[in-house]
Amino acid sequence: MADELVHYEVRRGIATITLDSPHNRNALSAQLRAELTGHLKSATADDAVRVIVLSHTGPVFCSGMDLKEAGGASADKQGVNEFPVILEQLWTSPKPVVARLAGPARAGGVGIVAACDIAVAVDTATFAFSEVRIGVVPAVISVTVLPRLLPRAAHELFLTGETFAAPRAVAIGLINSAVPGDDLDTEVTRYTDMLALGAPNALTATKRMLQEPRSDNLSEVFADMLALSARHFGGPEGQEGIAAFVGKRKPSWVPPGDA
Ligand SMILES: CC(C)(COP(=O)([O-])OP(=O)([O-])OC[C@H]1O[C@@H](n2cnc3c(N)ncnc32)[C@H](O)[C@@H]1OP(=O)([O-])[O-])[C@@H](O)C(=O)NCCC(=O)NCCSC(=O)C[C@@](C)(O)CC(=O)[O-]
Repeated sequence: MADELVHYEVRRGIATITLDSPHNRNALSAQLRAELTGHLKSATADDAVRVIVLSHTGPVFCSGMDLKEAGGASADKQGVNEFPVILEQLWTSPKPVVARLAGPARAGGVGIVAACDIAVAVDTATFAFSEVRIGVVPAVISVTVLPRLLPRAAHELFLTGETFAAPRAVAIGLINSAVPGDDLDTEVTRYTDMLALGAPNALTATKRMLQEPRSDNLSEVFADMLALSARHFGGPEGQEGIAAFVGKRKPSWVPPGDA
């Protein structure tokens, strides 16, 4: 059996999924995609997991689609066909996902970063939507990237394929913070600690609320949001959170799905 290309570990409510294919800069080969999908499923299904961290070994977070596998393959055999599954798993994961980048990301790898809720990178990391430079299109990743970037930035970066540095990635909202390498893990922990304080069902509902397209009818939007808010105020999680606040104690969250 081939060596594992993705590792999975759960500690204190945090599932860490680590891409470990440094020889090709964590390219999205068929094997890596299949393992990543499996681990994302496990993390989603495990009630003990509160937060997911997507990390990597080697100098690069992810170099996008595996170009050695893609070369010579016919259009219908391209791995890009399965790639939306991974982006959707990340984007719709009921648990918050934090990307930890100790190095650059390219193309599909940047799409993965954009699909995560929070992304923390070393300040030397670089990014590029390099697809057009190799004659392909950032089509699938546009689904997760576009909501994160202003249209001007997306036009510029998709069309030029230019490499941009971590501070610009922060400025356009692609990543949340860029820190010196020595501070990377502390910064990731700062986020995971904060995310673990939130009530599981409230976090899931908040993710959906942020991602679902809104109607143009403001009254309808308010009615939907009022119903969502009422369900959570009146549900066991909301009631526990309120009782804990009033009682000056820490809340004890019910298992996900019971709110
Ligand atoms: C990432 C850096 C900057 C690191 O730059 P570096 O650290 O200097 O590494 P390197 O360029 O020396 O590469 C090291 C090894 O990794 C391999 N490698 C590297 N990347 C890949 C790859 N993607 N697929 C397969 N192999 C790859 C590369 O071929 C080489 O293998 P070796 O020569 O030692 O045998 C550089 O390697 C690079 O620019 N890689 C190519 C990035 C790229 O153009 N990706 C496009 C992927 S297309 C895509 O993702 C399409 C998609 C999904 O967005 C479409 C859609 O959204 O619809």
